[in-house]
Amino acid sequence: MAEVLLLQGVRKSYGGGASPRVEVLHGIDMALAEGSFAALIGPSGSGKSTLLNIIGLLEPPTEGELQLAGGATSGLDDAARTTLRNRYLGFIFQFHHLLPAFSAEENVLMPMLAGVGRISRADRERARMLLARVGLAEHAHKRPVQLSGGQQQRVAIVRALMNRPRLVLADEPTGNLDTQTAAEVFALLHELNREEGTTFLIVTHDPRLADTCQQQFRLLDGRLL
Ligand SMILES: Nc1ncnc2c1ncn2[C@@H]1O[C@H](COP(=O)(O)OP(=O)(O)OP(=O)(O)O)[C@@H](O)[C@H]1O
Repeated sequence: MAEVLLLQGVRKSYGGGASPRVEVLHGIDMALAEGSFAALIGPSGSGKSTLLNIIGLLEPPTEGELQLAGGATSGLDDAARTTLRNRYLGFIFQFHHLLPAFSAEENVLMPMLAGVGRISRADRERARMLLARVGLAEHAHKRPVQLSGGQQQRVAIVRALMNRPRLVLADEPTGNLDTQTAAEVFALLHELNREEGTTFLIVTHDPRLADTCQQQFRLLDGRLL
């Protein structure tokens, strides 16, 4: 199967000059096949967020190569990285960052408005289809404050899936939810993975949720075990 993500010898250091240089990632090799559902686990400070930021093209590696959907990403300027990010990637965070003044449906459509500058009929239909798919058809007009934590996170999941990303990066997507709601949201991610063929890479501290993933990447002190 084709790889949606390939990392070869990825290193990341911070500091240098006056401050001491700290190497956070020490040569990461990693491949993710299209359609896979993978967990990224490891203790606090092991480098999970740093690795996710590099894969998300939010910051460049200090050394090494990262390929996204078969294309190399080293040497690209910020504009080219943003284009790739918008085309291929979706993001889900622990805190959903929904805009409080807008409805669930408007929040889901906001990236389209910000990106292309207009909302097409197809976008609106996809938003409604996905909101219905995650059980929120009756809640599409509500503002975030009128929704439960689990419902808010489901809105954020729909927002991440709107542009049919090849790879969704999720940083502790259930970290802010109670155990039962977390399991439900995680099960929903599994279903969307199967139905939409979207590849997921999910940072989680919950070993039971990680155990439901086909693949586990385990980081320790900036190295994959
Ligand atoms: N901008 C930065 N400058 C200097 N050091 C940094 C920077 N970003 C991260 N680090 C260091 O890199 C290490 C890994 O941090 P990172 O946030 O990636 O870990 P993590 O595994 O995501 O931790 P957690 O589970 O607590 O979120 C930490 O020691 C952190 O202090």
